[in-house]
Amino acid sequence: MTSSGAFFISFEGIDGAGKSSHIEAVHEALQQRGHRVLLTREPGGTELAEQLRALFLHQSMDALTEALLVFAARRDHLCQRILPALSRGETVLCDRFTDATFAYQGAGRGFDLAVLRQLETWVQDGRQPDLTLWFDLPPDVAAARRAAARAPDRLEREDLAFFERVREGYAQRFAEQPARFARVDSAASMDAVRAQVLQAVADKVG
Ligand SMILES: Nc1ncnc2c1ncn2[C@@H]1O[C@H](COP(=O)(O)OP(=O)(O)O)[C@@H](O)[C@H]1O
Ligand SMILES: Cc1cn([C@H]2C[C@H](O)[C@@H](COP(=O)(O)OP(=O)(O)O)O2)c(=O)[nH]c1=O
Repeated sequence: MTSSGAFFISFEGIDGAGKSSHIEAVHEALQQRGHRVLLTREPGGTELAEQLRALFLHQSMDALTEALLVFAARRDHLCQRILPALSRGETVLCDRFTDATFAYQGAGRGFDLAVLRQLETWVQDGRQPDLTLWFDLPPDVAAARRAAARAPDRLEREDLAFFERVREGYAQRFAEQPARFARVDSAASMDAVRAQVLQAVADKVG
């Protein structure tokens, strides 16, 4: 938490885990409790970072290029939007942050975690979310939900083995920094997931 009482909350999980379905409920709950809220996403959140997102989602590239692009987008997003919002006392809800890079580029692509840690240090200068909601569910369930909902983008066309590794990457980050994370059993019903999410936010934000 910042000195002004604002919170930085990230939403994570494999594609189709249910982040987008629940971020709005958190937004509304916090607004009802009087918080001013910035709702944003990664890669993205600024004009430059949204342009990098479009390249990232639609062009083929190697894992180092992926990592450099998402960290470049993150740097702009942090400097231009997230840190200023937190210093104004706003609570920031961010659909994905650096755990996604460790899960997708690190565990999914097999890219060097030591390099990612170095980039994380340079780009974030120690800044981490106060709370990370990890929407966890088996990749086959997520794939079925995605298939029913939308056409896949470049990452979503990866196979189940890729998403198993990504899920394992999230589990690894959870094990390393348990105090920051709340694991949500995303295989449950919509209502049950929403209840878990709102409880985890209330536990942290009060
Ligand atoms: N708990 C749930 N039970 C059943 N379907 C769900 C649940 N959560 C999300 N879905 C559905 O799964 C699909 C993917 O959810 P979404 O929120 O877009 O995931 P993400 O943003 O994590 O990729 C959507 O069609 C959504 O309605
Ligand atoms: C932030 C981030 C996202 N990603 C990937 C995960 C997703 O497949 C994709 C975009 O995330 P997301 O916004 O969740 O996609 P959607 O709009 O389809 O719900 O980018 C990375 O590979 N590394 C990262 O660091």
